[in-house]
Amino acid sequence: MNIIKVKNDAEVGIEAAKIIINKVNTQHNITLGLATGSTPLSTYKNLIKNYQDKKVSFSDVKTFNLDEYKGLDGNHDQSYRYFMDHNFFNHIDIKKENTKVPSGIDTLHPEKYDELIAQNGGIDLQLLGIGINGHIGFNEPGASFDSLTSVVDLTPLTIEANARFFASKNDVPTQAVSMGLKTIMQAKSILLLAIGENKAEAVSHLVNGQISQEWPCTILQNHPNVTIIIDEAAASKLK
Ligand SMILES: N[C@@H]1[C@@H](O)[C@H](O)[C@@H](COP(=O)(O)O)O[C@@H]1O
Repeated sequence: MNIIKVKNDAEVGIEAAKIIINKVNTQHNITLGLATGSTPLSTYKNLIKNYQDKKVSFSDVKTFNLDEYKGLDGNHDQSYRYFMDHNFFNHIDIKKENTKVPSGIDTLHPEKYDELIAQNGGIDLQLLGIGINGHIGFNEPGASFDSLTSVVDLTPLTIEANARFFASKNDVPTQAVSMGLKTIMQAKSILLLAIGENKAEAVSHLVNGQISQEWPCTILQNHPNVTIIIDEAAASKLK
């Protein structure tokens, strides 16, 4: 695991954008796996700035997002489709039809998302955040390492952590559609970002912990090409 330690959120965004831009500029028709949450916001900001400065184009890039809340359609301002459109896609030259987010409404056959990813040749670079309980995507503690895209239950801790984006805790969906851990592990390379002290415990499990379903992030220790970019606070519990 390649660990890049930087000072703060702003520097995480700069370093992550550099890696993504380098990949997009060297690999034609690249497929990116993308993430939501507050963590990748500084990365998307930097990618938009570099696009505006003509340092990168996304015109032949395809993207697959990790997850979506069950029950929210793309017009809901807390849906991950809305998040991606407003924080990234609407500001770059990507073709909207090349951006995929699992449907939170049509959830009968979530495994079709894996088929779609495979038909596109797989994900070249998967961007990830991390939950305070070590979840990646919405794969909560106990999730099977063999899971593909499916409908998953959110833990009370995750609902609590994400309530800050909703009017009230009761408005947070209790389920989501998420790429599985196996789906994520099939990506050719992985770039995980973590910012802030509340991620320090999860980061220490990710890097030094025993591989176990209790900390879903630990599965990444088995992946041959993982880079993590963390700020000082998120790195504070590393040995
Ligand atoms: N499903 C998302 C994850 O993909 C994200 O990595 C995580 C952390 O979010 P944040 O970056 O806001 O801390 O929580 C959410 O629940």
